[in-house]
Amino acid sequence: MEDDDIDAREMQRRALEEAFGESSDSGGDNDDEFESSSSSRSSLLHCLKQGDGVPLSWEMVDGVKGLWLCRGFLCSAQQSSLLSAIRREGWFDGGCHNQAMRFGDLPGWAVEISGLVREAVWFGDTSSGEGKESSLGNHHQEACWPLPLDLLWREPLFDQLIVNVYNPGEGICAHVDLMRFDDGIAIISLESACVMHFTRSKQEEGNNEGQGEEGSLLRVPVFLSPGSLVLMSGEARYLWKHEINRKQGFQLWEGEEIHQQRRTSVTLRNLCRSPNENVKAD
Ligand SMILES: O=C(O)CCC(=O)C(=O)O
Ligand SMILES: [Fe+2]
Repeated sequence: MEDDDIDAREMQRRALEEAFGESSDSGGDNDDEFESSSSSRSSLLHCLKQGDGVPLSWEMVDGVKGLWLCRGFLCSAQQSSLLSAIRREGWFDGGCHNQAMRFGDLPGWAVEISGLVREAVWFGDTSSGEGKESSLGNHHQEACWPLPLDLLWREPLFDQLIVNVYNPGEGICAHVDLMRFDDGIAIISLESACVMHFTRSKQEEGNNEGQGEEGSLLRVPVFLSPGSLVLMSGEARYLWKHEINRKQGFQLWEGEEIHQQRRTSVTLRNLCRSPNENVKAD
């Protein structure tokens, strides 16, 4: 029990350090707007926490265990700042690419976003999720964290990045992310809103989970507004496919077709460690 208290304090210390930086790294010799100095870090964080005068809140997506949505993850100033940081990378100059991937050391802005994800999970409010109070009780029950704590405190939290740029009509077909990636995947949406659909990937014998009344596959729609963050872990990551179909007629929300514009997404994942990686060589 005492060890748990120490772990919790250590986690909090690391979260605070992550959020506000250590005093020793306040020099800021990088000219990237998204990560340039401790003061711009603070203003981004200030915006994150105070943007709309309310703390970040999480919704547990009904029916898909392990799927969480934080609608107001980035305020509009942060979204613009993130889009500028992506644009400055030059990955999409010339218009012939619509996807960029990075492994290992991520750009500073992606490291900063990872820190914000961690902070949002640690400090965010999970008590407002529809219908969850009765089933899960208080915030500090393990099932109530938007990301299991062992994943939240792995180092690094993420070491793989994909930026996707979708023109109107373009989306991504139903898939489960490759098994080479560990549990705990984050998706940040920018620009156009869209609906992402989740469908159960495998129907286990005798298990009706993920099926509708007539045994048809359940499709769970999730509205991704610009600045929102989705976290997938456990069942949501391994047992459900996700898909964005932006063909005419498929992007319906509350009975209306979403007006499509360009959409950019940032997906953060962690590569599985190979079994020998941590074995010390003699
Ligand atoms: O663009 C998105 O929102 C999702 C991207 C995705 O699922 C992937 O790259 O695996
Ligand atoms: Fe995916």
